[in-house]
Amino acid sequence: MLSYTYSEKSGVHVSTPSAIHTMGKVQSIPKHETRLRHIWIITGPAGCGKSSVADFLAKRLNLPYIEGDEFHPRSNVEKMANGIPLTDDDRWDWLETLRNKAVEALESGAEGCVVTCSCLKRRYRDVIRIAGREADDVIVRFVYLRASEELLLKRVKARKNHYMKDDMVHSQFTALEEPDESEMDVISVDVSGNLASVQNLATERVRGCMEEESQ
Ligand SMILES: Nc1ncnc2c1ncn2[C@@H]1O[C@H](COP(=O)(O)OP(=O)(O)O)[C@@H](O)[C@H]1O
Ligand SMILES: O=C(O)[C@H](O)[C@@H](O)[C@H](O)[C@H](O)COP(=O)(O)O
Repeated sequence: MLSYTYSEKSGVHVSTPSAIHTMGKVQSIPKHETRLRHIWIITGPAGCGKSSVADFLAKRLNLPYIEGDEFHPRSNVEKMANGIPLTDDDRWDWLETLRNKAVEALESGAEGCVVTCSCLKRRYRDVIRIAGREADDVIVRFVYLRASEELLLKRVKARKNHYMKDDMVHSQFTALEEPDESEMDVISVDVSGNLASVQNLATERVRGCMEEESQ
């Protein structure tokens, strides 16, 4: 079973497995022998730094990195490239694909993985959360990269070679449902600093969270 406690240090509610499922039976194991496998979902609107942070974090943690943008069907990419925001219906299959990719990474032996996915709405995050039901040692955590619309507009304008142009930023903020404190599995990171400081801050917060869980 998973139990939840609030941590002042990492700012998230942490879950600690007290048991694992083996062949349909629940077997209790000492906490210190548990190795948690994390699915770290790096979220936030276009331009918040998902790819830049995820790439850095995956290297630091030595985990595979799944770039969400690579799994959009061509129809979605064409819409976005033409400045047309995606609808819920455009997104469901994509979200499921990303969840499956993350689970497959763990099934093929990875100790965890890092995934980029804007996950703008709570119900999108809920689709991904289902991966945490795979096994008691699998934990889904969201890293929400928080920034103002104005700042992201500036960053997307300056970004080259991407189908998502600055005309899409406003619609991303219209769709955005910022995670609140009832979403206990979210680490919120302010991304107004320079890239290196944000990459380090996000990694620090993730490591802090892992440390809390191991206690
Ligand atoms: N903290 C930051 N400070 C300055 N520029 C940043 C920062 N984070 C990302 N960028 C730049 O902003 C653009 C968008 O970042 P990116 O990682 O592609 O965001 P996303 O994947 O969320 O759309 C890129 O050109 C990136 O180099
Ligand atoms: O790099 C970016 O600009 C974003 O990652 C971008 O590509 C987008 O956010 C989604 O992949 C589209 O899906 P949503 O409309 O659900 O954000």
